[in-house]
Amino acid sequence: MRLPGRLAAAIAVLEDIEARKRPASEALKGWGLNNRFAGAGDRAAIGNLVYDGLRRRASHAHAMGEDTPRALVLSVAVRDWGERVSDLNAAFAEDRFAPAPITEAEAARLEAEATLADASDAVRADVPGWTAPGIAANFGGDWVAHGHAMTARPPLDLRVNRLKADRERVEKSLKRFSPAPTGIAPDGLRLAAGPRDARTPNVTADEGYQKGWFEIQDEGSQIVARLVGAEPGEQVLDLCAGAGGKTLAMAAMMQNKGQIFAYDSDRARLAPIYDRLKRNGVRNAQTRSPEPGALEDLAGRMDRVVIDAPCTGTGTWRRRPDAKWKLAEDQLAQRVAEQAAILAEGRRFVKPGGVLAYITCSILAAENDEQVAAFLESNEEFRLRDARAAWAEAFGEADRAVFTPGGGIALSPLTTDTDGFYIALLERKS
Ligand SMILES: C[S@@+](CC[C@H](N)C(=O)[O-])C[C@H]1O[C@@H](n2cnc3c(N)ncnc32)[C@H](O)[C@@H]1O
Repeated sequence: MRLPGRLAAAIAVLEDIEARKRPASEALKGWGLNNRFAGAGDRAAIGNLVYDGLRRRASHAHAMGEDTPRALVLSVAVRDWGERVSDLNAAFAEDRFAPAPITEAEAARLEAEATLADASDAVRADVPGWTAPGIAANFGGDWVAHGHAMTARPPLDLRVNRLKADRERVEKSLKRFSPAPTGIAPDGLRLAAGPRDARTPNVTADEGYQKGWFEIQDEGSQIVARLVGAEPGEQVLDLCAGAGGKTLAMAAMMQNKGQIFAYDSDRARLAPIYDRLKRNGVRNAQTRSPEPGALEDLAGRMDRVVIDAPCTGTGTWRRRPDAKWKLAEDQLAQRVAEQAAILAEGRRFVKPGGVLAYITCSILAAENDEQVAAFLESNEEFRLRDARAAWAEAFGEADRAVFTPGGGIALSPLTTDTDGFYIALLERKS
């Protein structure tokens, strides 16, 4: 397929996402199944057009004066991919799979210097209007820049598994992808996102992955796992362990000493953890399935309880930009209620002097500082641990994170060059 056909396909996929309210990944998969002539390169290019468009949907729509799949894809081709309107129209004329020719009105919009001077803050940040106050409360004055940074293509980050390998060995194994050390997390390696139709490398096919030398994990997730501060020999409960991303990272930091109890209320989400623990060579983690009383023996005994809470996922909008425009206020309210309930459940496992680490991949204050403030208000036996001190202890003085007014740490593509994350450390006094 040539570019015109790929643009037409991206428009069709965006129309499908809208019409059937499907996730982008599903619509792209569906398109691939119905168009088996398309190769892997075509599918990657179409995916990139769709995701690039969704990442900056509001600002593209503002520049084009309309929020349609066609306007979005043409705007991406010209503004983000550097195509010229005259070249596109010439190519369209020679390709029977091309979209309809670019009209004069469209050309005028595409060639005008894009200006967001008259746009709202939410459009400049490329976020849904209703989320703006929550993002502003999370990041403070330069929240628009944080939102905007969330529109870039994300890199692929890996965590070197110290239980089995070192950075050098993994770098060598993945040399063909040119990995570079991440900026903050000491065990991170990064494969930068490519431009235009670049494909994401399939690192899971690498021998090193099969042998457990590394895991795929965003640097932000690695950073918060390290900020939990789990040390060799400690007793740790990972109460929302899911597929085990934090459990695996903490097991390596604990050098396989002590004990991690990995629990999740959803059996299916926990299922991949068994293979991952094995592949990673983890010997200090045991899973607890969601049975009544499954955690009773742990009450009041844990040095650390990690709550990597279910959340809106707003911090991962770079990776799932379709979710950005689908998120609704009632979903946020539901997540906030779930988080409060899990915090109330998790506190009883912390021993006096122990720490409850509350983590989200959200950039909304309601799920972060506000949630923590509500918890502290009704749980006087807990107090905040100094976030700056925790950061300095984990990563030295280079303080690139945002320290939130409520005592937490917020990560963002703008400051830490990671997905958006939040962590607050709550210490049990007595
Ligand atoms: C953000 S995900 C966890 C990701 C995981 N920690 C990782 O690093 O890969 C949140 C998890 O919380 C789980 N969850 C939701 N409600 C829960 C509850 N009441 N108790 C325990 N786990 C819960 C969900 O099933 C989901 O797997």
